[in-house]
Amino acid sequence: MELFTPTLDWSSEVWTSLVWIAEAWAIAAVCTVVVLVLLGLLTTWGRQFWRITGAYFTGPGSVKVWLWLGALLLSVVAGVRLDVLFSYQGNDMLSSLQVAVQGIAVGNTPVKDSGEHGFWMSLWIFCILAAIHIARLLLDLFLLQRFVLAWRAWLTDRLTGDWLDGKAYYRSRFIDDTIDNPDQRIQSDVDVVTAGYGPLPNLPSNGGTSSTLLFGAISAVTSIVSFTAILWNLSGTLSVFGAEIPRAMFWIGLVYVLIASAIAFWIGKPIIWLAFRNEKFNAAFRYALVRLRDASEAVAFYRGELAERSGLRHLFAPVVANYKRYLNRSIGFNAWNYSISQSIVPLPYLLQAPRLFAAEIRLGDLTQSASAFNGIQNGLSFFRNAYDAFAGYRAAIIRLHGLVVANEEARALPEVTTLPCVDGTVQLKAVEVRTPDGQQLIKPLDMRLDVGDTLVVTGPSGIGKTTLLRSLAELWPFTTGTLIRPGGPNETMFLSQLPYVPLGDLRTVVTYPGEEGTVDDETIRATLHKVALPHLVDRLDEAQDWAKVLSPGEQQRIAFARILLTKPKVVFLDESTSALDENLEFALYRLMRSELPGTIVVSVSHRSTVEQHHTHELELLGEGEWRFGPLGPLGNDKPEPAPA
Ligand SMILES: Nc1ncnc2c1ncn2[C@@H]1O[C@H](COP(=O)(O)OP(=O)(O)OP(=O)(O)O)[C@@H](O)[C@H]1O
Repeated sequence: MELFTPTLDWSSEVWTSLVWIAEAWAIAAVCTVVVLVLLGLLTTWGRQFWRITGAYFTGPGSVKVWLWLGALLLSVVAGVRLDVLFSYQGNDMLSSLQVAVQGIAVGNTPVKDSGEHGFWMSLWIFCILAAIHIARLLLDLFLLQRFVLAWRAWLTDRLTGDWLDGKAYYRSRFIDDTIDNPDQRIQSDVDVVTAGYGPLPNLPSNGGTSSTLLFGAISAVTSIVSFTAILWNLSGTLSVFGAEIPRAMFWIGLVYVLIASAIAFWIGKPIIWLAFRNEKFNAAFRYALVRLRDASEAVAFYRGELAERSGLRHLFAPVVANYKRYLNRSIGFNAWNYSISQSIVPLPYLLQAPRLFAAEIRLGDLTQSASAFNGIQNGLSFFRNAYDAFAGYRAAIIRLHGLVVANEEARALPEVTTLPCVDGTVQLKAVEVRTPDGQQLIKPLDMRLDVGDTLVVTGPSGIGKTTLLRSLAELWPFTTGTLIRPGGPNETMFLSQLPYVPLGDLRTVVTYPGEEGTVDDETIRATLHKVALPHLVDRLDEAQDWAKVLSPGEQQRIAFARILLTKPKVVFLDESTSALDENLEFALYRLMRSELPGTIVVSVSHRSTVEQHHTHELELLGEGEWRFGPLGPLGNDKPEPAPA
């Protein structure tokens, strides 16, 4: 009867394992980079991924990114090595027990002692391995989370910048294939893509590297290779109907899992687009809820609850219908995966037990066969199980790519050619404006306004006044011609009918679009007094949803305060006094003229009372015709209303 001998020389295992980890890391690193480059070149989603975030891995600071990735890969490889060592430790523990029991049974003390000693040794080894395992898991989670966080911050910044660049956030409404919910793509899909777990947002509870798609795949491949070597050594020859199959357990396991995976891919294929549509329908529903919240007052005045409810039901119906199909397909997919995972459990025991009974292997060899088999089957089935998760992940990549493409197309749309002027004048040269369907709104228009000139644009509703302003602000793509105007930051201002009210305190609201802190509080307070908002001077620190607090008339007075604070050389006003009474309108125009006498003012208005503040008129006559000329002397041809 043989004495117990451990499966590994544990005394030199630290060095052996370190060498193994170093070699495996180098091989895994090279193979991973090669595979990723091939995926980036050969697959659509790989190209899309690279277009979205490739700069993070090549731009300035990418050395740190690669070092971080290298550290994560090291953690993955070390994890696999630990699994391998655990399998040997498990083998030693059970085989030593078997030897000890056999020694007791035949009264052979040296055999019994060798088994007993081996058992205690294996327990000590377990303690050491377990301590390293726990430390690795925690470090792994920390490193991964910090990596994902840094990447997400970078990608969010890049995509918000890309969306805002060249007014893509506005002009993308004019492209052929408009996209839905860019806001949700930036907030949610960036999270999903950088987390890399599948369709899930990033959370520490999702797990460490081995739960992610990339490192999970690397871990799976490394496990397969490592456990294959173990299984190969433990496999014996099997005789089936007279035919001898050498290394039978290895080959049977491999064929079984490959066939199971191929069938799973076939069943799971529709899950990719079902997951995509699930997110799309949910996003549309969410957007409708947000719009209802934003327009709550208008809806409430209309008593529009019934209409809103049926609209929301209408939007939620496809969520349910699609989800049913998604669920059915997922159940079929899971049914297959669970069946495969369960039915494979007894296979190694079935194949190895006869060899144990024939005393060809020990008990520990049997259990190590099972764990090695399990390691390989887990590794191979990773790809099968991750298919579903990958489908959701790919859908997020597709959505982000859609956003990047839409931004680019929006920037490529034509716009009026804008040149900076040297003398502070505004000149329009052959500016022609059309509707999206090609109808001419304004025939080529030539015009010049000198410093201090004021122009009112008039014409019936729907004639194209606002669209002319949109064209001059480089928002409207269906336009040609040249605009020459002061080109410095905020030297030319455009104000829409209802000014935009940003989130934040009142100070931020009044000084918009200037950056916070550029104007001192005293100046802001004095300006609020001038625009007839004295009741707001003590509320600068208050953070509110000011768009809902301030009346439209107050918001329009805030717009005039912004003009006084920004001191533009040219200002375009689109119905900017429509919510004010005539006295206030008169006072604000007078204030603007006296404070900024050199500023060129262009106003769009229906009100005849606005005309008195202007020196020139551009009248839009319909069918593209227009008339441009001077008005009477400022204020002389119209009666003055009483000051406010
Ligand atoms: N995004 C758009 N897509 C298609 N047509 C548009 C779009 N925006 C405006 N139009 C059309 O362009 C024409 C001019 O609209 P615009 O808003 O410039 O008129 P307006 O003179 O400012 O009207 P109002 O005095 O009522 O504000 C209208 O027929 C309008 O329907």
